Amino acid sequence: FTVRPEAPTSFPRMDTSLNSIGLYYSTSTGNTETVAGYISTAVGVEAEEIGNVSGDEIMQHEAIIVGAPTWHTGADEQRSGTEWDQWLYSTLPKLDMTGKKVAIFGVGDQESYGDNFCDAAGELFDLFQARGAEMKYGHTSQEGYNHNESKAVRGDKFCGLMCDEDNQYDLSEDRVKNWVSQLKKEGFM
Ligand SMILES: Cc1cc2nc3c(=O)[nH]c(=O)nc-3n(C[C@H](O)[C@H](O)[C@H](O)COP(=O)(O)O)c2cc1C
Repeated sequence: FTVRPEAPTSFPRMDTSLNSIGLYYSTSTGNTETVAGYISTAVGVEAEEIGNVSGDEIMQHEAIIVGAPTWHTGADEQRSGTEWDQWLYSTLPKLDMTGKKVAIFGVGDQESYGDNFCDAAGELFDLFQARGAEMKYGHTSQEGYNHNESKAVRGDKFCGLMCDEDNQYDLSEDRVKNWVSQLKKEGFM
């Protein structure tokens, strides 16, 4: 057998395809962070708070997963009530997302806010699309949710993965696993 002269304390990431995926979220009370954590585990990349990253950092990735909660019920703009509100209107307009693959996730409360379930996810979708990103990845069925309306619906589907840590926290991890499998099948990663 061969002996390594010096065992490395940490291994460099060997799979370069993983390095090309970025995972960004924001949170107010931690729920979106929880879901981002499930995605992080399923994909094998670290989740980062959007408030801590520059536009340049994000642009290094070929595929980007972004997620937000909704706090500003019924708002047309700045629906998240988190760092996204700033980032989407000050940083994103300076970035050319042409050719970038972007997948969205949202976290909301379908029972208390059933007319505005995960509205901020729809705002992320529209604004990334407006910058030229490819937004066809990770759309999901509305089945299994109890909302009336959502600005995150495109056609008859959600424009990404929607999770509800207030009412369906026990479904989130499996929803994430299925969604990540879907993203792989769709060629997102
Ligand atoms: C004042 C208030 C307003 C909210 N508005 C909405 C809403 O419009 N749509 C929605 O889906 N959830 C709404 N929610 C629920 C939060 O989005 C939900 O609890 C989410 O998990 C919070 O995520 P966070 O912990 O990452 O901030 C609201 C919650 C509160 C307390």
